[in-house]
Amino acid sequence: MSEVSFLERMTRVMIMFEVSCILIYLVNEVPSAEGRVHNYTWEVSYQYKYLDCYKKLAIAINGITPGPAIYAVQGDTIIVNVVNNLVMENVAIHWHGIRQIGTQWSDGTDGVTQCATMPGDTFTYKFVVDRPGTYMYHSHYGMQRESGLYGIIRVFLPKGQPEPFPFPYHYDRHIILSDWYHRNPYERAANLSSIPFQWVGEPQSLLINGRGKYNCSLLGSTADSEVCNLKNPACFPAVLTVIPGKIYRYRIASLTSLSSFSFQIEGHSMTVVEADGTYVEPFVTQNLYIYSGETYSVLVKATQDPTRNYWATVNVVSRRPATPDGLAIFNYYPNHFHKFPPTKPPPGPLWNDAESRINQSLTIKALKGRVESPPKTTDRVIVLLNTQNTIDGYYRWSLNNVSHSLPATPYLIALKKSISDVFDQTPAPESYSPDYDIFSVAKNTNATSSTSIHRLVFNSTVDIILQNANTMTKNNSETHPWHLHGHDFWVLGYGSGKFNNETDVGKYNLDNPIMKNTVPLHSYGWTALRFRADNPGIWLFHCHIESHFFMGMMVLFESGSEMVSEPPQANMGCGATKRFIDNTTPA
Ligand SMILES: O=C1O[C@H]([C@@H](O)CO)C(O)=C1O
Repeated sequence: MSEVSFLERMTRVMIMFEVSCILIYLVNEVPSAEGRVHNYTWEVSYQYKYLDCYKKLAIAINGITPGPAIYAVQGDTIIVNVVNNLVMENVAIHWHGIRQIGTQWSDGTDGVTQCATMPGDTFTYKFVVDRPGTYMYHSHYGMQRESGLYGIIRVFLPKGQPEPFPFPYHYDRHIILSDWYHRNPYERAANLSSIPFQWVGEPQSLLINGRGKYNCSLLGSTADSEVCNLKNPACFPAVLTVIPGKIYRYRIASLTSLSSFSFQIEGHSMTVVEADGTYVEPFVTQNLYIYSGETYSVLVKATQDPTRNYWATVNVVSRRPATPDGLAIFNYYPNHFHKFPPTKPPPGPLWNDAESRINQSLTIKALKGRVESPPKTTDRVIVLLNTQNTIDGYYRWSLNNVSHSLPATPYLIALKKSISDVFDQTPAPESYSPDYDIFSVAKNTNATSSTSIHRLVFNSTVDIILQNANTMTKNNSETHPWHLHGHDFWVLGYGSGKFNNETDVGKYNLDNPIMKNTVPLHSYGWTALRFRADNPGIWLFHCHIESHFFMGMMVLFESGSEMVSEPPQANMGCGATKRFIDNTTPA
């Protein structure tokens, strides 16, 4: 077969694919006065996948990992019927970045807003995508996200409304970044919660749009080619095809379990225009630092030498890498998309170049005139010291020496049904001892475990100071991406060392801070946030590194939960909620 006829065939396949996508899109949509209603049924099951050439059970939605992208217009309603076909495991899906105003029961957080859905059951999520931008969804049950249960949500502006970008773009595409482990999550969770503690380690592969390449020879010469085979087309690198001269918007989402990344496209600069659904004062960069739980949109001009292809790469930053860089092919049409670029993939920045990462964090500002400014003062300041410690010999992460765990009865149901004995009613601590030395190896022998929460006055303004510190390892302080459910916050500032109330508050950016839902806390540093507690309910605020969340790195903010509607029966069935299930009527 000649290359031309192969290309023609592929073009036809791509056109057929696009036509069938449009048909699926139309079949799933019902127009309504408020916007379209998108109604999906997602069968969630385990399937063998070869995402990085290595055969591994992954969670698929309707057969695919990562799951299907959700495309919607601002104001549309999304309905997802999640059918749990995992056979032996519950499931819950969180719609990350969607504030769930009025639909708090659809936040999808096991232990907070719902009892996770049991095998064989179906749970229906329903919410409105009220703002344009780039969001994501992923499992919020145990350490299930890392099995591949995730995808992207793309919300477009209504027709005729242009994006306030420095220049228009021709095509809108997305890139899902993730990391991939070969051990299953049961083993990894057991290792984290055992004595002796066994850390999950660095991932085996980095994935771009669900594709990576594991070096199968590491398995030894006798390894079965059915288990790992580099020739398997399922693990051919992801291809980003561009037409010479055109401008592309790439919506980039990081769904890693652990890794912080630098993303770049060889020879092409990127203009950053959106972060977590908020418009950014545009800036140009060669590489984008992106932390787990963050999304960005960048504009890329396909104006380099069109006779060749280029590399798009991700490499691990902020932890000493032990994983090869992730590679995709940035393919200039009509070059063959399987043609490797003639160059070596660019190495990316040094993993420990902290200064360059902090500088990029500081560069991300809100687009003037398009983003609400923060209140100039706050009603309350909560300082959260992030430390690693042991409790009864178990490794944990704590905030102000309290490591949090989720109760068997989801908080929101407990609050609505006034069941006070299922979680700790003592308020969670809001500060730490001023003598604490953030640079010395953490001892924290007085740490405790708790299910306590922070109760906030509804509509009040709250500042959070995230304070980093040394772990239990000498000269080590880790980066933590913190994610808030149900709200966006203004990022007022970042700094190194210990936050100083006297000198640092005066340096806050109250003029054009970016609004985000996920933000990095850099090593040995602090990050200051402000948000308005204006969304009734109880909301998680946690480290988006899945193992750290599992090890207690979370707090909960409650405000106005009395305004939330009564719990639907579908959200109940676990812990003390069982007594409220009405067996006489179908759920
Ligand atoms: O929580 C963690 O534990 C390990 C290490 O600190 C102890 O093994 C690590 O790298 C983490 O991020």
